[in-house]
Amino acid sequence: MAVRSVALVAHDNKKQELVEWADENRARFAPLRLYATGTTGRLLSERLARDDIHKLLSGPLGGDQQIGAKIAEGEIDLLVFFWDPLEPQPHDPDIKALLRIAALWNIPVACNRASAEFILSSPCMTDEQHQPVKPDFSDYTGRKVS
Ligand SMILES: O=C(CO)COP(=O)(O)O
Repeated sequence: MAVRSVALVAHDNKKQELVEWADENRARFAPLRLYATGTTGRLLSERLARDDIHKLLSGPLGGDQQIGAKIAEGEIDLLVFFWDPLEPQPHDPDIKALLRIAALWNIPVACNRASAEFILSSPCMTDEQHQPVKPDFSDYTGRKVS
């Protein structure tokens, strides 16, 4: 399965870096369906001149949770989230929840430019044969509860 859809998210101090990196990789992004939290999405739309980016709510207003829901529903194949390690965020529980759900559903996550470059240049990005393991939660969902 090649990567078809990517979620792009950045905290304020990291937005410029994300937008510059996305611009440098414009050609790679061209065939991909893009999702983003509100403000990140607005900046990306302007820089990449793309009006087809699925812009969700701003992160602190629920956007991180919306991205998380789309990951759980299998709509997003890759998360690029440049989160800020130096500034506390008011919606820290939502950020944790987004990173948790990405780990749970076994999708690749890039937390900074270096990891984003590794992932975006991976042959797995376009390899139709590559099949990430889809977790099986049947033991959990079928567990006995009294
Ligand atoms: O806060 C964010 C991620 O946690 C990003 O939200 P914005 O893109 O709306 O700034």
